[in-house]
Amino acid sequence: MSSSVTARAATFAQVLKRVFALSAPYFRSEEKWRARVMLLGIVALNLFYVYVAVLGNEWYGRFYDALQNKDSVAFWREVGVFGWIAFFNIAVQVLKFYVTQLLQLRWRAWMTRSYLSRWMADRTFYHLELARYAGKDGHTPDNPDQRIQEDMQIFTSATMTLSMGLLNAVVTLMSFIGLLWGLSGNFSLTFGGTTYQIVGAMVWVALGYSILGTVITHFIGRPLIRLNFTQQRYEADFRHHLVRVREYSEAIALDKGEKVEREQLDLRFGDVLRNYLLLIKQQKNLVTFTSFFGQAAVIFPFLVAGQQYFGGAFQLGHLMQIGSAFGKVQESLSWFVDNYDSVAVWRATTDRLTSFDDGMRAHAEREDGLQHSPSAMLQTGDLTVALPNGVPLLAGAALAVKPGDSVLLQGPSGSGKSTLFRSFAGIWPFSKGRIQVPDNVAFMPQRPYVPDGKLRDALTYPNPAADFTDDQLRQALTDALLPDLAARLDDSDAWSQKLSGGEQQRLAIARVLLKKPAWLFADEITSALDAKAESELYKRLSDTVHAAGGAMVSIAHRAAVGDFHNQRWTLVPQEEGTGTAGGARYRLNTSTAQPAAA
Ligand SMILES: Nc1ncnc2c1ncn2[C@@H]1O[C@H](COP(=O)(O)OP(=O)(O)OP(=O)(O)O)[C@@H](O)[C@H]1O
Repeated sequence: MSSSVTARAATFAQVLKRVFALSAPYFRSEEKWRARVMLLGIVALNLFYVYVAVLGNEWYGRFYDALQNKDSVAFWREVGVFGWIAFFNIAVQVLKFYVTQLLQLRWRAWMTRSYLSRWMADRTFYHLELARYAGKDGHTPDNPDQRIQEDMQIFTSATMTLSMGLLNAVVTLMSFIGLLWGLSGNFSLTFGGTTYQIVGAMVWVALGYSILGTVITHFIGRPLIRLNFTQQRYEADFRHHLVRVREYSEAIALDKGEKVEREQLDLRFGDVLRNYLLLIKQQKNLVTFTSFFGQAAVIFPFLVAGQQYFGGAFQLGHLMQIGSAFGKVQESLSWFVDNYDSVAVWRATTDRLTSFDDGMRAHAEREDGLQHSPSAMLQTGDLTVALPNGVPLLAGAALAVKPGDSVLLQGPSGSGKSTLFRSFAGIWPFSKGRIQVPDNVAFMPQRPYVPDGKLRDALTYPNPAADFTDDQLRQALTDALLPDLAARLDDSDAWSQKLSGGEQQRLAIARVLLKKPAWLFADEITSALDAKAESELYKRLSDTVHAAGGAMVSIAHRAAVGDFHNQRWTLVPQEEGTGTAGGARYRLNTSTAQPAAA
């Protein structure tokens, strides 16, 4: 065996291994019995379907013999038999279709839920994106949305269709090859003046015909696998950009960014079209060959067996039976030829799901450099805050915040203030060291997430609205200086689009006033508010956390916010080579002095 054939076989074995790894969990899941019974049922129906086809072939022989012998009694008897065969054929097809679809649906549902759970667990959805943009390519799948929504549908349906198709082909082959062998008898072929007696000649002819077809198909169709893979990625990129335009519609409209966005969209759509054209061209070649192959297969057995018939070796019924059995054997042997295109899509989808699976597994098995544990106060030990590329922003920090404290964190833009908060929250995978954080804590990001839907759900997010009374909800909105919204708790809207930046910040503050956490980490939460509203709201937040026995750490550039804090942490830039711990870009100064404007 040549090395390239061995390599190809290894790749094919690898694909099967991947398909097994992706499929097996469902058939071992809590739904395993239902899944296995359905699968067995489908296999049984497929086998029965082949059996009906064998009956059909035998019927062919009898029917054409009746026609040739002008035997009307036999003719009508066979018409009756045909009715039964047709009835079973239809019944099995319908049942097969229905049960296969049901299993596919259940499988997809289970797989989607299982992947969703893994993707949403342990902040995988966030870390995979971080790693992707940080260029860590090994395990950073693109467009997880497409993999979950589209690839799983394609994978489950293609796996079912192709595996059952293959099973059918194998069983059909086994059933008809014997039949064809028997029908072939002893063929005598005269070639170059010599007559050869060939046992089972039609079987050998079918085999040769199909092997030749398969080899040529593989040769023509091979580029389809890569083209399909790329196509799926381009389609997802194009869709992703469309979604971003929708999401940032206002900012783009204000920036008059339509032209740039249009160009970007055209660029991505251009990729889609260009690749699709290549795909079509390659498919055209494949269709040309498979059509020729299919057409030739209709006449081919008659060309081979015709001589014997004309020589009076057998009757018309026998010849027709040979034609039909040859068709079946050749069709099963050519399964690969007929399904090459589907196999290419299926393989591309398998590769995409496998890399998604690998990415999530690598994330689950990663070793965290950050030890995060609960405590009555905030404490860090030997904390290094680093960028995704490993460059340390801050190294060796030992920080402490006790109940009753209020700390204002300041520093130049981009110095790592938000990243320090991300580390406190335990979501930043690039930090190292020890962090102890109290339990009852709320982190408020610079841009709050405001889900669309009912206002009461947006207000209590991520808790269910039913956890609070209407009075509590209204009071929180009023305290957060949003009295007008208090009457609109049941209004549904796209709040992230409709509310102003300042209103969204106040809605996030209302959430905190409602839930009353003891510890609060607030990242520029009043940057869009006027000075009066800012000081009023800071006072309320400070009172809330201190009443609950906790503390507050805030990031803010405005000096006035300092009035609500009794300590200051300042990130100070380091000259290169000044010998700061770990070569970090910043050093953290702590003081109890009143803060100044950043
Ligand atoms: N996902 C990321 N991938 C790569 N770099 C990042 C990522 N997130 C943040 N950074 C970089 O980390 C640095 C610190 O960012 P961070 O948001 O913590 O700064 P900041 O001090 O809060 O800034 P600002 O005051 O402007 O909000 C910046 O240089 C930023 O570009």
